[in-house]
Formats: sequence, C-alpha cells, structure tokens
Amino acid sequence: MSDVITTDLLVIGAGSGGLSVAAGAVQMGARVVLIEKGRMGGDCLNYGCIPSKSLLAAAKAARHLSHPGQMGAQIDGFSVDFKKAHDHVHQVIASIAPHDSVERFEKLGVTVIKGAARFTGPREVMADGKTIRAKRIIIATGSSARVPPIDGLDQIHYYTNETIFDLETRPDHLLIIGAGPIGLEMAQAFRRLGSDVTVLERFKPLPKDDPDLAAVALDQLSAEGIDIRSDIDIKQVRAADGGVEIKAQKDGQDLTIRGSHLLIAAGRAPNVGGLDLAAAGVEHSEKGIPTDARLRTSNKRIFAIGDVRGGLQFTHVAGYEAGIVIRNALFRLPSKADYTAVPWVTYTDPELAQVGLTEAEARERHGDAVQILTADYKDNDRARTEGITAGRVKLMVKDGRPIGASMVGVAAGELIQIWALAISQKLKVSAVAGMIAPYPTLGEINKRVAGAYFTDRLFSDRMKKIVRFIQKLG
Ligand SMILES: Cc1cc2nc3c(=O)[nH]c(=O)nc-3n(C[C@H](O)[C@H](O)[C@H](O)COP(=O)(O)OP(=O)(O)OC[C@H]3O[C@@H](n4cnc5c(N)ncnc54)[C@H](O)[C@@H]3O)c2cc1C
Ligand SMILES: NC(=O)c1ccc[n+]([C@@H]2O[C@H](COP(=O)([O-])OP(=O)(O)OC[C@H]3O[C@@H](n4cnc5c(N)ncnc54)[C@H](O)[C@@H]3O)[C@@H](O)[C@H]2O)c1
Repeated sequence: MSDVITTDLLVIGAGSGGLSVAAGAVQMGARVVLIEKGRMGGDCLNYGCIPSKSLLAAAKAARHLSHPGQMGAQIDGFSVDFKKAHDHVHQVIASIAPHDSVERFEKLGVTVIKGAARFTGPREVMADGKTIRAKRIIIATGSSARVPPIDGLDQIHYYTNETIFDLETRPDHLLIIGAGPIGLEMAQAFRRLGSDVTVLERFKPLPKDDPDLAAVALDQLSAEGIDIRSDIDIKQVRAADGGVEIKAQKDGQDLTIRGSHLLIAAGRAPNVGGLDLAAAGVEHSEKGIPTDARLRTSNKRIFAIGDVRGGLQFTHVAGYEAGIVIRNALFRLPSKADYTAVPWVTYTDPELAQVGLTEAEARERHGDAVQILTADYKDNDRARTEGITAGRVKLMVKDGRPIGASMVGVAAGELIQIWALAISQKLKVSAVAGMIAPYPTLGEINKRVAGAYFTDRLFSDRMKKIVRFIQKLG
C-alpha cells in the first residue's frame, strides 16, 4: 500500500509556471504538493532562457572585443576561451538555482516530491510510490524540442536545447535546423564565439514577427557571417567525416550541406507522455492541452499552464497564467487570461520585440481605421552617440490608443515595455507623447513615435490659421 497524501493544490512540474503557482499558493495558506521529475527550475533555468542569455552575453563580450568600432578603442590579438563561456553559463545557472530549489520550497511549506507524475484518476496522481489526492491539480509540465521526422535523424548524434549548453569545446561548424528564436539566438551566440554557423529553415525565419523589422536583425546576423537559408526542404541527414551531412532541396535543386555539429531548434512538443491524461479525463492533442480562458482543462478541477498548453511559450506567460490559476483554483474567482498585451523578445543583437498586434494583424483586423507610425534609431541622439543606429519602432494606433508595437534595435526588449503598459492599461498615445523623457536616452524614441501621431494635427494649415488669428488679437 503506497503513502497517501491529501492536499488542496497539486502542481505537476517545477518550472516557470509550476513554481510560481506553488510559491504563491503556499504563502497564501493553501496546502501544496509539487512534483518534479527532473531539475528544479525547468527549462527556463536549466536549458532555456538563462543558459541562452548567458551564452549570448559571453558572445556579446567577444563581439565587442573583436569589433571595437570606430571610437578609438583598439586591441591587439583576440581569442575566445570557449570553456570559460561554458563555465559562465553554468555559474549563472548555479547562482539562480537556490531560488528554485527543493530546500527553498520546503522552507516555504510546499511538499516537494521528486519523481514522474502519472494520473490514476480524475483527482489522483502517483509519483515516487506515493498517491496524492488533491482538490485542484495544475499541469505545468512544459515542452521539449520537437524532433522533425527527417530520414536518418534517429541514426546520428544531434543536440537540442537540453544538451547544447554542455558543450565545452567550440563546434567548428554548427548546423541548426529551424530559424525561430532558439535557432537564431544560438546561431549568433556560436558565431560570435568563433564557430561557422549555417541555419536551415523550411519556410521563412522569424515568421511571427514584423517582417520589416525582422529583416534588420537578420541582416545583422548575415553581416556577422551566419549563413541563413530559407525555404529548405531537408530530405536526409547522416553521419559523415566525424560530423553531419544534410541532403536537402531548395527550389527543386539538390543541396549537400556539411557541418561538425547539429542543433535541432524546430519548435516544441508538449510534455504529456507518461502522464496518462486519459485516466483523469483531460483531453490533449499533439499541440498541447487545450483550456478555456480560466485555464481549466476538459476536467474542470484540473488546470494547465505554460508551455504544455501549446499557446504562447514564454516564461513570463507561464508566470502570468500561474496568477490566473491561483485566482481560480484558490479563490474560486472566474478570472480569465487575456493575451492582448503579452510582449516577447528575441535576444539577438539587435533585439527584436513585439507587444500587441503586428502591422499585418492590425491591418487585417481594423483595415483603414489603424494608423501606423514609425521612428528610427538613426534619428535618436543617444543611438548616435553609442553608434547603434540600426533600429526602428513601429506603433499601431486605433482611435488614439496603441494596439500594437514592434521594435528592433539595441535594448528593444527594455524599450517595448512602455507599450506593454500602455496597451494593457488602455492608455492613450498622448500619455506617452506628453511624458517628459530624459535626454539623451534611447527611450526618447517612444516619445518620438507617439508624437508622430500628433504631427499632422499640430502642424496643419488649420492650426496655422488659428495661431495667426490669435496673434492678430494683440
Ligand atoms: C533555448 C530556449 C530559450 C528560451 N528563452 C526564453 C526567453 O528568453 N524568455 C522567455 O520568456 N522564454 C524563453 N524560453 C521559453 C521558456 O523556457 C518556457 O516558456 C518556460 O520554461 C515554460 O515554463 P513551464 O513551466 O511551462 O515549463 P518548464 O519550465 O519547462 O517546466 C516544466 C517542468 O515539468 C517537469 N515535468 C515534465 N513532465 C513531468 C512529469 N510527468 N512529472 C513531473 N514533472 C514533470 C519538467 O521536468 C520541467 O522541470 C526559452 C526556451 C528555450 C528552449
Ligand atoms: N527570446 C525568447 O523569448 C525565446 C527564445 C527561445 C525560445 N523561446 C520560446 O520557445 C519557442 C520555441 O522556439 P523554436 O525556435 O524552437 O520554435 P519556433 O516554432 O518559433 O521556430 C521553429 C522553426 O523551425 C522551423 N522548422 C520546423 N521543422 C523544420 C524542418 N524540418 N526543417 C527546417 N526548418 C524547420 C519552423 O518553420 C520554424 O520557423 C518559441 O516559440 C518561444 O515561445 C523564446
């Protein structure tokens, strides 16, 4: 007979979403059990955001040293110690790990079980030989690299986001399948650390972002020597000469591409294997576990959050959904998720950021009622002083309110946040246009693009007539 634990909330998965639910709920007085089969912290800490941004930081340092620019700094001789870049990545992970650790969560009062969870009924789960019965259950099991069905892939060694950060020596030539955010962030990181990099994309790179702005980031990647090939139909892979050989077609032409290492970055698959969702009456598809706006699955006492839903797959979305679930599961409030102001950033250099609707989405939804405004980094004084003039912000406005913003440039991920606030709070464009921004800052670009909304009205013939008339009054 196994141990039986009864609890208010059972959380499956100790990643970005699960940890947020568990920490919030236990500190509000609920009894919480948390089950994790792998490393505490999930993908973001161990195999995702943190290692990728740390490797990009190492790569940026290398880039600055190897390309000091025209401002007087010079360097004689330059080399990269790849092992030190690897060590930096793992030191950063280790520095954050205590925050997500079993010890911290047990101290908060959470019962942590290390093991793989499996449903044995609509309100019952087994893990590590224990049976857990819960009033509400949250599935936060995340996603894994989707391995495309390419002939020969199962015969060779390849890397995914779970293994690439363990490399201690620099690949000579990294081949990457997939030009989404994972593929392109890794492409720039490895290129700047000295690898040759070829990215093979079935369709177009970064399809979810504004194509004009994505082109600015892609041009920079190409200028740094990354070979990005679109519309590639990969037919076969095989081991060759100690590396990898890919046979593909583009526009009907046969291609052979060789490299030393292969990274798969071709999208994500939900982690549902082994959960026995059928035993709990939870429906799912190959995309993920569908939920209603309250994040309830087909079993109304079981919620799904984060990557496993197959929606927007970001740490901040998993964290946001954790808050929605706490309101529903703990307080029984009918709180609904609203994704209209979710920002995302691809951390290439320059960064590519988006919140709300893209230009294409805004035009499709609102036609001529939408106004598109732009401002360029090259017209921003701080961008000039810093020598970072490749960049642009695009603002989508309807009825005087922002409904979307797209940005490419240095620090775009920081600068987009004012638009996330404006859209979520339904502020008018005038709120940003009228803000006093410190000079000279990159942030002035947001005031400038907002100001553009009023330029035609302020500097119109009608306004000129009004001003002249008033001046005549004495
Ligand atoms: C390379 C890369 C870079 C990324 N960069 C960013 C970024 O910069 N910004 C951003 O916002 N997002 C980024 N992401 C996405 C981000 O990592 C995910 O959106 C986020 O981790 C999702 O959180 P989650 O809680 O849904 O899943 P996870 O954090 O993956 O956690 C799920 C946990 O559930 C556990 N689990 C699975 N099945 C079971 C089971 N049966 N029993 C018990 N435990 C189980 C897993 O072991 C895992 O620990 C990146 C992803 C990758 C791969
Ligand atoms: N900066 C960030 O916030 C960040 C960084 C990395 C990942 N993420 C999250 O992780 C998710 C997954 O990232 P991703 O880059 O793996 O997925 P993605 O779905 O965004 O991109 C995968 C790309 O691989 C291509 N592809 C698929 N099969 C292929 C094949 N057989 N041959 C060639 N190309 C193929 C697709 O066409 C697509 O463009 C992202 O959507 C995002 O939510 C976020």
